[in-house]
Parts: sequence; C-alpha cells; structure tokens
Amino acid sequence: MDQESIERPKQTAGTPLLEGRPPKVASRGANVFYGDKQAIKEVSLDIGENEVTAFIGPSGCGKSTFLRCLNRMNDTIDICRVSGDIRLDGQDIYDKSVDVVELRTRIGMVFQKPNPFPKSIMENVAYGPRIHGMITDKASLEEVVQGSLERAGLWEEVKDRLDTPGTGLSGGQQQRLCIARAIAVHPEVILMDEPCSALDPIATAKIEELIDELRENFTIVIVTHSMQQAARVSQRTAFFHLGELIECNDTEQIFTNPEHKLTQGYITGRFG
Ligand SMILES: Nc1ncnc2c1ncn2[C@@H]1O[C@H](COP(=O)(O)OP(=O)(O)OP(=O)(O)O)[C@@H](O)[C@H]1O
Repeated sequence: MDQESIERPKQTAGTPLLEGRPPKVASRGANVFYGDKQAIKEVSLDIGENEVTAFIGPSGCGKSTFLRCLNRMNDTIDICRVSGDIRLDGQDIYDKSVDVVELRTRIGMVFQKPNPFPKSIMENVAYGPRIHGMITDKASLEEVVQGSLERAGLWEEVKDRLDTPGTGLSGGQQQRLCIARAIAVHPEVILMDEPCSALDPIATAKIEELIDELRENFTIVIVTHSMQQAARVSQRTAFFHLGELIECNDTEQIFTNPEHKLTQGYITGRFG
C-alpha cells in the first residue's frame, strides 16, 4: 500500500510517541473484517523497540486479531481482510513485494497452547534455522540449538535429553521450547498470544521472567487476559474495546491513572 494513498484516520485515542524514537512496528488506520463483520476499527498504534507492549481488553475485543495483523497471520484465514497501514521499521508489511515467510521470521509468534512439533527437542529448535539456510554444519547447528535453549531458560533442564520428544516436556517447558524455536531464527519482534493461559503459576512466573530478559534483544507484544501479568511484564499497555483501541500508554499510567472511563472500568473490574 502506498503511504500517500491511505486515508489518514483520526488518531485513535492515545498513542503517545516514544520519546522521539521511531516505532519498531506502527499501524495507522488498521481495519480487519471477517466477512462482513468488522473486528478491528481504525487502529493506530506505535510499538516501541525493546519494549514489552501488552494488549488487554474484554474477550472478543480484537486483541488476537490485531496481534495477527502484525505478522500477517490473518492471511491464513480465508474470510479475513485487512486494510490500513502496518509498518515494520518503516516498511509496509502488506506491500506486494514482501515475502511473508521472511516477514514471519522477522516477526515470530508464540501461541496460547504450547505446540511443539512431534519431533525431538533438538529438531524443534533446529527446524527453522535449517529451512532458512542458517545452518551450514553440525557445529553451527549445536550452537544455534544451545544458544536458543539458553536464552529461553531451558538449556539446563534439557541438555541431557535433546533427542527425546519435545512433546514429552511439561507444559511450561514446552512453552519455553516454543520460545526457543521462535528465537532460533533471530526474529526482531516476538508476538505472544496469551502464552501463559495454559500454564500453572510457577511455569507462568518463569515465562514472565523470561519475557523480561528477552526484551533486551527483542521487541515483544503480548496479549493477556491477566491485568496483573500486563502490569508485571510490560512497559506499555494498549486497551482494546469492541475492536477499537481506546488507549495506549505507559503501563503504570494505564493502571494508575487511565485517561478513559472505559479503561478505568475494565481495570477496576467493573466490566469485562
Ligand atoms: N477466524 C474467525 N472468523 C470469524 N470471526 C472471528 C475469527 N476470529 C475472531 N473472530 C471474531 O473477531 C472478534 C475479535 O476476536 P479476537 O479473538 O481477536 O478477540 P480477543 O480480544 O483476542 O478475544 P479473547 O480475549 O476471547 O481471545 C470476535 O467477535 C470474534 O468472534
């Protein structure tokens, strides 16, 4: 899409600029339709580099739908249509010239339910780098696998069982394996869609700790139903309601002094 040809929407509420830094990902006037039904309405939002941005809001408000716009996962849903302008480092990710497979290596994804491949732990991590030609020999394979598992905080737990199935790990370990798999192809952005919703509190705490470490090297966007989790892990929070972005601001501000009544109502538990 040509930047000039896009009708500039009125800015949706609250997208403060990031202290003069260009956003890593930026959307302007993004709309998503499933058939005739509009699920996302004119969303304009900046996502800062090396920050964790949390998407919160009542069930069905469009958090996951908008998240999936950011690496074109919605392309895989036949009835789904996306319009507007979404950019990664200033480049239109919906431009015809964009290779979607490459885009998804730059913007990786971790899903709600841990979904390791039915392969060994080693193969789960090695698969992506191998198909993208990043592995040339055994030494680089081992380096990528160890490095990714270390960064995902899983190496010590699995280093003696790399040939055993990934599906044999606990739920929390499987989710960290999926994070290792995402990291292995050197993404710049990691999208996480409720990554802890299938996990117990201890496994959740480990993932949250990991998210905090990962933001040093990656830009992270997380959809969460837990306001406590958003408050713990994110620097910025975006509140969605009925497909609209109501407000996006520093997490502390959102939880202590939101601008909008709807945000206030949601965070104080009056609806949602
Ligand atoms: N594949 C799909 N086909 C048709 N409608 C869909 C599809 N996925 C989502 N929707 C609709 O789009 C709207 C937004 O859904 P979405 O899952 O993005 O919301 P959400 O805020 O992530 O919800 P939740 O918190 O319950 O996961 C909902 O009305 C939902 O029913």
